[in-house]
Amino acid sequence: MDIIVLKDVHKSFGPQKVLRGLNLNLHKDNVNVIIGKSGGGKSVLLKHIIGLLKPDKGQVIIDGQDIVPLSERELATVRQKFGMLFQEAALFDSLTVAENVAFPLKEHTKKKHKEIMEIVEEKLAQVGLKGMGYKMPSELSGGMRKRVGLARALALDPQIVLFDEPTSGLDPVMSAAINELIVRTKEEFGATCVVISHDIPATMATADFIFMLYEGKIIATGTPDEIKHWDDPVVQQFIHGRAKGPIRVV
Ligand SMILES: Nc1ncnc2c1ncn2[C@@H]1O[C@H](COP(=O)(O)OP(=O)(O)OP(=O)(O)O)[C@@H](O)[C@H]1O
Repeated sequence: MDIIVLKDVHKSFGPQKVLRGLNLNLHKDNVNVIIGKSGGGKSVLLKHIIGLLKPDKGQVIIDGQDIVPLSERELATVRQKFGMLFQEAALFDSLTVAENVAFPLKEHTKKKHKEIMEIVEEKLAQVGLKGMGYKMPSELSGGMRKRVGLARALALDPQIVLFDEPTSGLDPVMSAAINELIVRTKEEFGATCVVISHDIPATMATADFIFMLYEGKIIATGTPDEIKHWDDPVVQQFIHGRAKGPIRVV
């Protein structure tokens, strides 16, 4: 079943047409990776999926429900299906690691402090940060901060976890660890993962399905193997990182 479906989505900012009749079907319980050039509209697409932006035209169907007509209050309920790991982990620097992970539980549940702290410990252990709850974010490495971000994203046991460029700025070993975490998020937590990535080797290693965004549309959809052999010079140029080809470098 497709948990996220976008139908003929159009979005412009002034004269700039960012999404131009985009169709996308993301598969439940899989790692779905969206690739595409910088400034191509991947973040804009992600914002449509969580209802932070509304399309000029088209449907955004989450778990069977078109979220485009929903009010802010109704959207807040839909957003509880999502966990989100932002690019820079977006931790609250004045709160401890444990308080960061506890934050969504305090905001969105009526659970007691003791129960919240048990969940926090469990989530931290699951991302390899057992006993680190007392630390401040500034005391952590970039990879550890991402893992705290992931523990926070998983705190409410979301059905869907969104990862916005999860390995940007990390060394290769830390990137590999984060990629493993994405696969574990699917396998152990049973979540559907939606990943935005520039990292082609990581995408090939972790994705069940890859979607390539180009000029406001999804121009290729397939397994890593299918995308590797996709018969389109745009896709081939992108996945091989060639400077020359049909993709214009602006
Ligand atoms: N709120 C907004 N108002 C005006 N223009 C916007 C807005 N949000 C995004 N854009 C424009 O839409 C285009 C696509 O931006 P977006 O951030 O989605 O690209 P991206 O594919 O995520 O890029 P990157 O990989 O570099 O993060 C950009 O030209 C950006 O300037």
